[in-house]
Amino acid sequence: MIKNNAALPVLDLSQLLAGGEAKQKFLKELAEAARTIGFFYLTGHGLATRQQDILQLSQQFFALPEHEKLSIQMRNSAHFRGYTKLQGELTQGKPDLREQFDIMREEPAVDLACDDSAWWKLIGPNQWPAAMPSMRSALLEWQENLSEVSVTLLRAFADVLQQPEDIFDATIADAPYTHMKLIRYPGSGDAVRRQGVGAHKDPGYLTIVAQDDQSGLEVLTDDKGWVSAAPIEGAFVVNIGELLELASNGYLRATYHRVVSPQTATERFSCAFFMAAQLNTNVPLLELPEALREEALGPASDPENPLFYQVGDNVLKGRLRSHPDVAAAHYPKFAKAG
Ligand SMILES: O=C(O)CCC(=O)C(=O)O
Ligand SMILES: [Fe+2]
Repeated sequence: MIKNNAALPVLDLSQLLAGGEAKQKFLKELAEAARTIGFFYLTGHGLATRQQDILQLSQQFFALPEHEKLSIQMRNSAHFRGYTKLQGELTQGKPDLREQFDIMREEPAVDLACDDSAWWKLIGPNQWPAAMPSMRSALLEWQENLSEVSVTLLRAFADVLQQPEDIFDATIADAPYTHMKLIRYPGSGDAVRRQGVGAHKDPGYLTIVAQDDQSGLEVLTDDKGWVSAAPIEGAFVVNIGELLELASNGYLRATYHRVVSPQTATERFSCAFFMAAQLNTNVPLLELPEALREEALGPASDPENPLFYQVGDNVLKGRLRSHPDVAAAHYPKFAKAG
């Protein structure tokens, strides 16, 4: 049974696009959601049918024989693309009970000089399953669809912060960094509440999650502890990442969340899309009006720490931590140091 969860607000994107009073209402709700919980449902995006198709495609992918999936395992890829088997990824040092398939922007690998930063190696081609020839175009199109929604939201966040709407545009002008995961969470088969994915904040600008009709995603609130982001049919779940929290000096909040495995033989499918600034940029710390500064609930940013804003270094750091097998195979220098 699909039910609403009053703990998280529901925003209608078509109101933003309509302009006028409807847009102002949307921006007010967005400001409140982003400042307090950092999470909201998004309806009115016009992608509900495509979302169903993508989740079905995902079910087909995970139903492939193990050897097909392992033939495109992430360990083959210096660019962190491909399949990761159950418990292959770590969150806070502990294995997550989920299997997943990661893609990023489809690009040729970069020829690196020895003094280039290691994060350039993140750029490269995806791996695709030979058994599902339609998957490439479907997922790349979905990535494009969600990039457009994200850019629209990013401009709305600029509005909320009382900045020019294009304030973030320079940080995504070459193309934003995008990363997408198809995910399957199997039932844990016992009464223990297993770590589907451990508590974490997302590192980028923002995340859009498409989920099937199984609950499991939970959000840590100030007043009610962990609350369920139970599925609402057709709606995305959107959350703010650390880059936006940082740029807004804590006005927009990056919130801890986790996924608890289904307890029985049920499985849960989701697709998470992460957008960050392009890798070769620094994210600015914005000067907010006094009234907004006073209302901020998130942590204040440390302007003395410019390294923290360097997008490529931070993305690579996160990926190396989550995928030690890729680190060992392709980044020996970092694997040893870590
Ligand atoms: O599967 C989900 O619902 C969310 C996954 C998530 O939070 C993540 O991969 O960062
Ligand atoms: Fe997340």
